[in-house]
Amino acid sequence: SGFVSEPRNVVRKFLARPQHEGLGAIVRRSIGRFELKYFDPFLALDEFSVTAPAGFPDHPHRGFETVTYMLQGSVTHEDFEGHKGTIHAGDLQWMTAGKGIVHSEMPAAQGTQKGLQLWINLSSKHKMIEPRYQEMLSKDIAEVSKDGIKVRVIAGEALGTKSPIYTRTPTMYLDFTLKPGSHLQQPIPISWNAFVYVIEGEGVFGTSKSLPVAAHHLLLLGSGDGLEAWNKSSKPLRFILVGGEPLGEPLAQWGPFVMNTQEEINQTLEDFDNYANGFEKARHWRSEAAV
Ligand SMILES: Nc1ccc(F)c(C(=O)c2c[nH]c3ncc(Cl)cc23)c1F
Ligand SMILES: [Fe+3]
Repeated sequence: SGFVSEPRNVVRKFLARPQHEGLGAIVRRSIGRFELKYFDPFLALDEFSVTAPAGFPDHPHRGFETVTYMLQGSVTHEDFEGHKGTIHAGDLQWMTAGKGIVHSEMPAAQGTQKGLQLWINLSSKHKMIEPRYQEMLSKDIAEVSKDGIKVRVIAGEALGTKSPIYTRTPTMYLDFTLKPGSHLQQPIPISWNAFVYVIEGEGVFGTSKSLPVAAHHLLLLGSGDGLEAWNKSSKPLRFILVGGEPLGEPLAQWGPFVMNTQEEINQTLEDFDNYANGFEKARHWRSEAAV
């Protein structure tokens, strides 16, 4: 894999514990919890688990992007513009909310649906852009294998393969599976903030002498030009490596509204209450899923 001259160390480690979110859904929130409110440009990373009739009924977003990556089962999303779709295991939905989206995200099948949802902040100049979706089926996501390492390139580049996803806030998002005994070196732009979230198995990150890290842990990476990881266990190791260029702007957040100043939040709340300035269609729209 790529060459790393100054591997990033693990500077903080968090276990994401289950909490309630939405209507009866369970999320393991790592970024976005009180000890790690914001990791510029990332607002939240939720590992969600939802079984019908629970879900995430009608709710708004403004000022950032949500990236939903299904791990198991399927979720149907529909928004106030009539945009509707179902994402299945391995599929991706990159939603740029911009000036405003109202949508629902509900289980599309029986049983437990699992996935990851990452919230990426937008710069002040992009917060009020037209909403936009980039959706990819699992079969269309670039997948490359080499020396016991399989990577699905959600955004950015790995093992010489690039994703077609346009990342308005420059972002890399790589889904790695390492066979037992394999060793990864993945370059990361030195100015970017980066983290690892372990999905399955146990991995050694940073230096080969580090202690193994298990599933549901978030690792904040320090400075350097890349990540080194080892699978010293007897089972597959699966994790995501996410990095992004920090925005370096003030943050004013009220739940799903993410702006730069309190005044802009107040204006957003007014827009939402008055169905104005991007929320016009929220006046008469209810999702079919709405009970
Ligand atoms: N504001 C706010 C308040 C409550 C919510 F539940 C939500 C929300 O929809 C989600 C929170 N994490 C999630 N992970 C996965 C999926 Cl599919 C949806 C969500 C939200 F946006
Ligand atoms: Fe949402």
